[in-house]
Amino acid sequence: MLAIRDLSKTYANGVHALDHVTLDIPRGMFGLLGPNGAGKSSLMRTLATLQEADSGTATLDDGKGGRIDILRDKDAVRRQLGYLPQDFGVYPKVSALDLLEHFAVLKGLVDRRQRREVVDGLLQQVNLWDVRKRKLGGFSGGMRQRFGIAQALLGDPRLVIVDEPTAGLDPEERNRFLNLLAEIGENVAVILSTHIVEDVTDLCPSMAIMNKGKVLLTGRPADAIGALEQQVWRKQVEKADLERCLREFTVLSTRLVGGLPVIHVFSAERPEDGFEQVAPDLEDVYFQRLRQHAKAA
Ligand SMILES: Nc1ncnc2c1ncn2[C@@H]1O[C@H](COP(=O)(O)OP(=O)(O)OP(=O)(O)O)[C@@H](O)[C@H]1O
Repeated sequence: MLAIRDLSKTYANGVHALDHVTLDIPRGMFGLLGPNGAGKSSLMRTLATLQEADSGTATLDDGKGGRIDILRDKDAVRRQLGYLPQDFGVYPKVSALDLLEHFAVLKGLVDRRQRREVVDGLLQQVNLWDVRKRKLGGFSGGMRQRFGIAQALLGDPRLVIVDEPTAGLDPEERNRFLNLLAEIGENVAVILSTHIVEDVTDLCPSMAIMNKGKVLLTGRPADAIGALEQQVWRKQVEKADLERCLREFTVLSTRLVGGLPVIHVFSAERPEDGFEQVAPDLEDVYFQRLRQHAKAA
């Protein structure tokens, strides 16, 4: 659906935000995972035609057997695109209904009846119908993000890009939001950029991990997890012993359980007595790739 080849971008301050990024993004939910500063937003903004790349290509299947050049044919991409930026702002004194209507006009829905139908349908889809006449300033974070999705879906996009949408949402709102995304992902390509690993585990049949502008891994989460099988070990350690473990082993993560650190270590063999093998999860994959990249760097 979306083919990205060797996309690079260096900002004026010398930061390589995108370093030969190559990705194939199919229909459905695609998770783009990476820590702060990985380059996720730079990639999202480039695909959303809001900033230029220095080199490389990105093309989108146009649904009619052809491909749209995202970097050159911006108007054509915008007709197929829905975008929810990281810092989506709303006019606080306007109702959800009025602002969505306004966005619909901007999107080119000029026929009044048709526009009303689309807007009403979207407000129902994102579960904001009952509060459509309330001012957006009084909306919770989750409601605001669902409104953000409604505006992204105007014009029936084939590519939907959402940039870190679940940051700051409470667990219930987050679930609700992710379920909504999953429904949308049944018909179109949805790129979900996030630093929350579970967002990807729970939802995305395919994904990529980025760090410092580079793609470290791409594929199916289940395959990436399978590749770590029998190589992740767990141990509860004394606080005083933690430093030694961090020095001697490839520690993927440290978590306090009942006040004591529990570490996950990546190793082909049992690192030492007291370690038990655990089934790897996507968080182990994520940290293993980041550690490996840091080591190589
Ligand atoms: N306009 C800009 N000018 C200079 N440097 C920038 C600019 N935008 C981003 N950067 C830098 O480029 C790198 C990648 O940033 P980007 O926002 O794409 O990462 P990210 O993965 O989305 O991180 P975050 O989760 O913090 O948004 C960072 O080092 C950032 O400081």
